[in-house]
Order: sequence, then C-alpha cells, then structure tokens
Amino acid sequence: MALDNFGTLWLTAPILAVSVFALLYVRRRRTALPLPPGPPGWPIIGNLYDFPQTDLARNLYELHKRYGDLVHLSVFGKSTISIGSYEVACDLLEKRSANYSDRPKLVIGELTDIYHWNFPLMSYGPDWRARRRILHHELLPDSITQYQHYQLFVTHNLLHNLLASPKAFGKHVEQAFSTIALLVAYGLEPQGEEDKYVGMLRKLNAIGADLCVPGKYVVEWLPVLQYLPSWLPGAGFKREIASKKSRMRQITTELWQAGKAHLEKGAENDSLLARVVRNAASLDKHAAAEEEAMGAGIATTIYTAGAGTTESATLVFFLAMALYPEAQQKAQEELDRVVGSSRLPDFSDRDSLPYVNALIKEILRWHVGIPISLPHASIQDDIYNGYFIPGGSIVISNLWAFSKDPEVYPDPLRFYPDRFLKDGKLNEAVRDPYDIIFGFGRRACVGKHLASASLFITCASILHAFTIAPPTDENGKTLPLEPKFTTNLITADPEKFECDIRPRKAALVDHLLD
Ligand code: HEM
Repeated sequence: MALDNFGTLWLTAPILAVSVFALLYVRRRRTALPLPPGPPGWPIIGNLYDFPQTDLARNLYELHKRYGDLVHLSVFGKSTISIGSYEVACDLLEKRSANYSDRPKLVIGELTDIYHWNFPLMSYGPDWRARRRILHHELLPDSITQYQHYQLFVTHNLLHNLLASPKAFGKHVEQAFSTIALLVAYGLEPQGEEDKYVGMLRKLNAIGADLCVPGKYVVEWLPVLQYLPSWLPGAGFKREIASKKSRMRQITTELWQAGKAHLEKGAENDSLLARVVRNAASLDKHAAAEEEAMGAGIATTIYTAGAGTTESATLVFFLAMALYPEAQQKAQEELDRVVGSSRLPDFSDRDSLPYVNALIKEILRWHVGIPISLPHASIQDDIYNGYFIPGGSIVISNLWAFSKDPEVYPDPLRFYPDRFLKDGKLNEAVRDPYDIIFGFGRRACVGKHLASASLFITCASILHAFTIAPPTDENGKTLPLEPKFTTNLITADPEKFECDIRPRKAALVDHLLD
C-alpha cells in the first residue's frame, strides 16, 4: 500500500542518515528548557540503536512506559517526538495543528515530483490545502451519500463472489475496494478481474513502493548526490528515478483521460472526476487546466490511500468473526430482528443496528491498521508542558497505544464489542475508535466517513448472508487459527489466513443468485 511505502521511508531515512550533510543539520537547542525525556543516546548517532526497527507501536509503547507520554529520540541530530497518549495527541496535533500539520520531507519526493500531485505527502501549505479542500468537500458525511449506490453495487457483487468461491475471499475483498475507488475517483467500472485501470493504479502503487524501499537510493541519505548531472557514470539512479517519475505521470494522466472520455461518451456519474470537469468548464483555459491537473493527482489518492486500508480492515473483520463466534452470533441475531430474512441490509438500517456498529468499532480498535499513523512534522519550535520541541521534528502518534489504553478500554486485548454499548444503545461516553484510528488534526484521514460507510455496509451484509468460521481439514476437523499481522513500519495487515464461509439463509442465497 502506498501509505505504507512512503511512510517507511519517512521514518527510516532519518534513522539511516549517515552522511556528512546530516551533521550540518544537527540542531542546537535554542532554549534552556529540556527536550522531552528519552533514552540518553550516543554522540553523533544519538538514539540510532534505541529506535525500534520493527513493530514500532509496541516498542515505542515500552519507551513511553519508562519515560512518559512524550518521548524524544534523536538520530544524527534530527528529533523524533513520539506521542504516547490520546490527550497529548489532541493537545499538539488538534489544538496546535497549525504547527504540527507538516510532513517529513524526502529527497525522493522532490526528485520524483510526487510532492506536486500526491497531497498526503505534501508539505503543509497552499498546494496541500487546495487539494485537501476538494477531497474534503467530496467526502463529507452529506456528500458521500451520493456514493451509496456504488457501495451497494460493489457489496452485492462481493456477496455473489463469496457464494461462488468462498476460499478466494481475500481476492474478492481486494476487488471490491479497488472497484469502489475506481468508481468514486473516475466513474469507471472495472471490467473483470484483470481490469486495465485497476492494473494501472496497482502499478502506480508498486512504483511508489519500489522508489521508497529503504536503502534503495543513497541520495536519500546523501542529498548532495541529487545535483549530479544525469549523464555522469554513477548517476544511473537519476535516470532510473526520472523514468519512474514519467511513468507515474503517464499513469495519472491516462487514467484521468480515460475517465474524461467515458464522461464525454455521455456516461452520467457521480465521480470526483465528473465534478472537477464540470467545475473546470466554468473557468478560463489556464485555471481549468490547473484544476484538472489537481483533480488527476487527487483521484489517484482515493485508490492509493483508500483501497488497501479499507480492504485490510475488512480482512480483520473476517479474522475476528472466525475467532469470536459469540460476537458474530449476537450481530446476526440483531440483523435477523431488524432486517429480516428476505432482504439484505441497507444504509437506512444503520441506526437500528447498535450491536453491528459496536462490533465494527471493536474491529477497528482491536487491530489498528496504521498503528503509528502517518508521521507529521512540526514547523516551528514549540514548548509543551515545560519541554522544548524543536521545529522540524518528526512527530509520531501511537494510535495502537491509544486504542489499548486500559483506563478507557478495560481488558484492552479482549475482543468485546459490548464495551461500546449501554442499555442496548451505543454508549457515547466510551471513546470512539473512529476518533483515534484515522489520525489527528488537519492531516487526519479525509476518507474517514467513506471508509466507515463502506465498512458498515460490507460487514453487515456479509454477516447477514454468511457465517464465518475457522478453517477445517478434509474431515471437517477445525484447524487452529491464530491472529497474525505483518509488522511493517507503518501498516499492519493480517497475514494470509483461511476461513470457512457458508451461506446462512436459503432465501438470501436465492436473492444473491438473482
Ligand atoms: C479503514 C480505512 C482507513 C484508515 C484506517 C485510514 C487511516 C488513515 C490515517 C491514520 C491517516 C494519517 C492521518 C494523519 O496523518 O494524522 C490517513 C490519511 C489519509 N487518508 Fe485514510 N484511512 C482509511 C481510509 C481512507 C479512504 C477510504 C480514503 C479516501 C477515499 C483515505 C484517504 C486519506 C488521505 C488522502 C490521507 C492523507 C490526508 C492528508 O495528508 O491531508 N483514507 N488515513
């Protein structure tokens, strides 16, 4: 997933920065106030060896237990501030968001031009703001109702596919969220499993992944190399990066043109593209071209930031349902009561399904897909609770730790949807995981409401139509199923697993086969 790839580099580049130039950036403390506490570190390399290399969230959490809610780590003079409590995250990232909404800068970001079209990676400023405003407006709770027909169409297809080949559930889920992204961004409906446009978006992700493999390009650690002329022997990396840059541009433009051609053929649709093109029609030529160039970049992020994340949360849902049959059964009883046996759930059922809503909240709390969020960066020096926070620090918030706070969620490792309920209703007094797992402040996830609506309709429909159980062998004997997750630096997806998916109700099966 693109968020992961870029995130990995954000974090590891400073860790690995061993160039002489890094030393030029060594920050001197500009105040008598202390930095937040943290492990003492070594001369020059600082906390290089204290910086967790895997499972950052859990390992940073250990540092927070020792040093408190705010931990400072320095690598070659570059400060990283780790936030260990929800309250401090709100104080810094929400209340002081004007200072904490930047992103760490990558040399690769500049060289590949990514910074000029991919706004999740952009520095805080007018370019980011212009793009964020467009997507924010598209994805407000009231605006996303226009996508419900896409979500229902995709969900019913998913159920159909699960009925036909339940063992391939992972592939079906991936297809479902790629389709939503393609429809919402471009109004294009994928044609079959090997859809050309989904393939192009995957390719875009793969190029991003390759560019950001930590250690792949020395220029990230030795920024001066970017000024070498491309023709020089040893500057092959510049030619390689240039070719990837032009491929990414080409994909972004081709997808936009394909969406426009579809629209011009008379296809009525509610996509982001359709709205940007309509809006551009009222502008002068130059402004219209700029608006469309922005739209083309924004459209790719609906897939790169939105498809893999929602897919991963849905796979966690399958895993949790196979592991916790009592929770699954309670949700199905509620669905039977509210929705009945002859139809599938709709968005209008959402408020009448408190247990299903609680179950989805618990899925997101129990396993956080982006455990340390995406790194922010501070812009100016700041003082918080008597500590000095240097401007330009990388700022990490430990979403995993916030969602496991025993004061807020007693017995936090237990999967227990009832923790969100009181007297049969959602309990507003319990902190909502939706306020944690999508990040904080002005850089918080702009797709939160769309993701939440997709997860509701997907999980409710699957639970209504199917029962999910651990896998069995050829004799029907239940096989052990253990929840295992990848531990990349940024994302934590379920490792490949099997489960048994069977239809629940004959009437619904007929409905699906219609
Ligand atoms: C379960 C699904 C999702 C999860 C867990 C998730 C989580 C996150 C997180 C943690 C961030 C970083 C926030 C921060 O920096 O403080 C983020 C950013 C972002 N997300 Fe999501 N996300 C999900 C779905 C989506 C969807 C469906 C879309 C788009 C349709 C989307 C678009 C974005 C964008 C564009 C950003 C960057 C915002 C910026 O830098 O201004 N996400 N997401």
